[in-house]
Amino acid sequence: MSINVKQLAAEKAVEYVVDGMKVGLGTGSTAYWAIRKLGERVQEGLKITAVATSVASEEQARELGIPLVGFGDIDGLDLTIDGADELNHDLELIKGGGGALLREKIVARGSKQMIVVADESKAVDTLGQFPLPVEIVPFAWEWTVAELAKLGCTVELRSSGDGLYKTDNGNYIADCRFGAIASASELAGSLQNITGVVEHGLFIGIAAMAIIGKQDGSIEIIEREYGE
Ligand SMILES: O=C[C@H](O)[C@H](O)[C@H](O)COP(=O)(O)O
Repeated sequence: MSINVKQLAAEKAVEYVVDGMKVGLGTGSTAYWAIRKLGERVQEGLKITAVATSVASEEQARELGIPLVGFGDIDGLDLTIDGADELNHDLELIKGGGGALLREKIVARGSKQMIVVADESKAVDTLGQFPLPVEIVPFAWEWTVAELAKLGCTVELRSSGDGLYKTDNGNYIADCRFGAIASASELAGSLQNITGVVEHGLFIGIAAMAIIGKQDGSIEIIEREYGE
C-alpha cells in the first residue's frame, strides 16, 4: 500500500510549531496537510495565530478554527510551512505551480524561518524541469511574454477553463520552460528587470529547512544556515 508522503512531510513540519507562534500557511496539496494537522493541534489547545498565502488556504484554516490575523496586526511571522514544485540541495526552490507565488514569497520573506514540505519527486539536482511560474500584470502581457522569451525560454500563458488563469491578485501566470537552470540567482536578477513582471517563482536564500517524505516511509531533512 502506498503511503501519503505529502502528509508525512507536512505533519513532521508541524512538530516545529509551538505555543505563541505566528505561523504562515502555505498553499497547495502538501501545505494542505500541514494546515489540517495544525487545525487538529489548535483544537487540542495549541495557541497560535496565522496568516494564509491564498484564498484557498485561508478558507481551509477558517473552517478548521485556526485563528487568522491581519497583516496590519503583526510585524512578522515566526515560521512559514509551504510546499514547492522543485527544490535543490542549496534549498533554492521553484514555486507557483498553484499560482500563489507572490503571496507565498511575501509571507516567507516576512518569516524568521521557512520550512519546505515536499515528496521526494520534488528534490532535484538542477532546477528547471518544472516550468518556472512568473506572475505578470495583464496590461501589455504580450510584450512582457516577449521579454521573457528573450531570456531563452518558451513561454505559455496559463489558462483555466475557457479563459486565462488569474491569480488571487488578478494577474496572469506565464509558465516559462528554461530547461536546466544553471544559475537561479542570475535568472532571478534578469526576471526582476522586466517591468511587467510582478514576481517570479524562484525562492533563493529564503528556506532554511526542507522536509522530504519518501515512499519507504522515511523522511529526509535538508538544512541551510541563514546567510549561507
Ligand atoms: O502556488 C503554489 C505553491 O507554490 C505550491 O506550494 C507548490 O505549487 C507546490 O504545490 P503541491 O504541494 O500541491 O505540489
